[in-house]
Amino acid sequence: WRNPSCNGKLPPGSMGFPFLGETLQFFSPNTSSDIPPFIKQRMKRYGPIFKTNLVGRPVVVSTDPELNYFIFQQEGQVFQSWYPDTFTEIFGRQNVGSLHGFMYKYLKNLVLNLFGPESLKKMLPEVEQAACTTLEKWSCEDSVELKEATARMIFDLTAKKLISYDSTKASENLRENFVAFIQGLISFPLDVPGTAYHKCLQGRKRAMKMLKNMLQERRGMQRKEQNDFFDYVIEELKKEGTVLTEAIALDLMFVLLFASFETTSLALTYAIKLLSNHPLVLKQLQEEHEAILKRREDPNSGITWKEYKSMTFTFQFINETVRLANIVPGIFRKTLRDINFKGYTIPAGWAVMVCPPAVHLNPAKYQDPLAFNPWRWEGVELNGASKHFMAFGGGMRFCVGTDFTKVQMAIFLHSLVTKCRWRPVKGGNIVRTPGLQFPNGFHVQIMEKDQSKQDPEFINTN
Ligand code: HEM
Repeated sequence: WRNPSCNGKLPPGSMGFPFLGETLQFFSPNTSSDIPPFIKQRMKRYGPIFKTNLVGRPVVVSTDPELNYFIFQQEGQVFQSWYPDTFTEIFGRQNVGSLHGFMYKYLKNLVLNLFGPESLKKMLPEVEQAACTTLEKWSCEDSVELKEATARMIFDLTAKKLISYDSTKASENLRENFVAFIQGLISFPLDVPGTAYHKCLQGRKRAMKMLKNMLQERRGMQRKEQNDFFDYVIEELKKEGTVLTEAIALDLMFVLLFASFETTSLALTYAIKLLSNHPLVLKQLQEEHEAILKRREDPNSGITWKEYKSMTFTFQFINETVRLANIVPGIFRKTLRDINFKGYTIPAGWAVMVCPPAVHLNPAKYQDPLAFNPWRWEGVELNGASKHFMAFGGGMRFCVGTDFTKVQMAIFLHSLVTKCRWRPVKGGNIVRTPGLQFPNGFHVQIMEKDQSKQDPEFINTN
């Protein structure tokens, strides 16, 4: 256990206890935004590349920029996407199987079609409408829990876009099944009634059943306009020699709905928390958005693509938010053959974990790394990934939802800072396990600007 076989020199590190490895230390909760203590201590003791054992698997953790780069560039050649076995169970075999090789490319193109610039351009009015309606609704309530409420807004929008699902008209709540699914996602994999893991699998099962029913219903319909994911899938399934199957399409649907609403709602909630504590950032953000409104010839028109593209400070703000949020604390791969790197050998079949928090909080690259400073992105390329920025991954598997997330965040922030004031009511503290969580939510009171002018407790500059 302690000395795994290797045709060379393994990186330094500890394999922990038999079976458990260092899994418990890795998942142990902490409340800071710094590099997770598990990683930080080992970096200090062993250097930037070290070995460990997580969820029953030998893993090499990389906090080394060159090794990270190598891992992202060699995707499919030397490394392959890999997530723990419980994830395979949970996300469906079709998904995991189909995320490699030929099928993978096909699916990626399909998703890029749905969330590429052309689709996003058309989506702007819908996203703005959703943000405005949501804010209006929130301003009638005494307090809104932002994590849950933004998740609802984003889920409804994504589900409408992907499968024309309308939560107000549906008999069963699709989102609730996803919530049960997420709550047990990182839990001990014991599938007996009552456990979080069991609820997670049940949530997935029910959501999949709903999606399957919807797809089947749709197959029997004649639709005038073909504009969502189901329309696309039905067309593809009709083609002769297609590689797509109904099972693959449904698994992919599930992953897209999951990936979109959990990540973006965390990012938005974290963004509003940061904004509440940084009045100068809020001021500049507000100035950028007020200026857009002032320049507009027709005051009744919505945000145009050109206006969206001009939101430079907003994009700096979003990058800085996701740098500090570290929503994805580890990116996993499996080695396909022995790899020699900087004098160490990583044996074939081992897992490697790239650790974005160690990259994003590296004091050699980010001055005062824990400070929230969107201006540090001035003049820096804001799209894509680099050796020092990988909140959305890197290389071939770079997140296909990045632009979709940015559209949703930027448009929501636009409506928030131009139309509303808000004040934190309670919660807002974070825990990392090691994924970001708001254990008590983040409750805020929101008011339309003119209603709250007299109240100095409300945040917003003018
Ligand atoms: C703040 C929001 C988001 C963050 C931080 C995020 C982060 C990431 C990261 C780090 C990866 C790379 C995983 C890897 O290399 O193994 C990834 C991949 C992916 N993301 Fe996102 N994501 C976000 C939003 C979204 C959204 C809105 C969607 C849905 C449209 C989405 C769909 C995907 C998919 C399908 C992949 C797999 C791509 C592939 O394997 O090529 N993500 N994301």
